[in-house]
Amino acid sequence: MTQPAASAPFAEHPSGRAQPQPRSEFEARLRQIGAERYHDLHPFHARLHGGQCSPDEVRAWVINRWQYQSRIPMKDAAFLSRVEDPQLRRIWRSRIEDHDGGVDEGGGIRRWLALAQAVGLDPDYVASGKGVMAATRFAVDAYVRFVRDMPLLDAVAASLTEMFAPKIHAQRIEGLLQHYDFADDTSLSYFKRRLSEAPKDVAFGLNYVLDHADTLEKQDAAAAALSFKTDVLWAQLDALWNGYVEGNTPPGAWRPGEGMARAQAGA
Ligand SMILES: O=C(O)c1cc(C(=O)O)c2c(n1)C(=O)C(=O)c1cc(C(=O)O)[nH]c1-2
Repeated sequence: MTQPAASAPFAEHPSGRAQPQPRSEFEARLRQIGAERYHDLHPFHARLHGGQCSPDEVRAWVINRWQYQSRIPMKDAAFLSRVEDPQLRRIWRSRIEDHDGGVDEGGGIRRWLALAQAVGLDPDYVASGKGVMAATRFAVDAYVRFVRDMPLLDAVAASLTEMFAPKIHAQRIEGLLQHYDFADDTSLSYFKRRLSEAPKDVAFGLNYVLDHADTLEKQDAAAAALSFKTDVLWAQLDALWNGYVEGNTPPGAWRPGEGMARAQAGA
């Protein structure tokens, strides 16, 4: 007599329909995606955190990552625009508040621009998005569109790369402080703040996904969404490496010397 297979993803139910993975196994599957695919494994991060980046490579990273920072609250607004449940909206909107903040104190966006200033860039230039590489824009836009168009469960699952972010933020704070003169409490305030902001988002997002992915199909889709998001992050660093470490700077992208704060430009 054939017994149902023990391995959960393919376990057969008497109904003949494949059963979802148990909660803990599904969570382990999501975490494994991070272990294998998160951008902490990208060589650009080793270079940045290890102090091998030139000042212009750091600037290129700050300029291009601005695209991600600036689009995060927009993708969260796209998410909110699709949510009918006031309680879910109430919880999710804190993500926008974290990044935008109030008029006086600002939020993550303003803290990112403080980093831009610290590395010698004109914050207005960075905020204009002018020097961002096309590949970076394409990757980030793909994320915003994904969240706008795909099922809410997949959109939440895509945000779960944040489960892996605190580790890289802590590594970054330590590495930058050790290796670069511009690094101090003000310039790194973005990352310091994320250490306390992200855990609430992660706890909520993970529980939401574990609760709502109640079929194997939904679990597969959520895992695929998380993989897609790791691709979004990885592709940005590939573009950065090619453009500024290899020196194949694409047309229209920032060139060293452009967009500098006036004092540093020697004007
Ligand atoms: O520095 C990083 O490596 C990193 C990664 C990620 C991520 O994993 O998507 C986020 C952040 N930082 C971050 O600061 C942040 O606010 C954030 C929001 C989100 C999201 O998908 O909603 N990811 C991330």
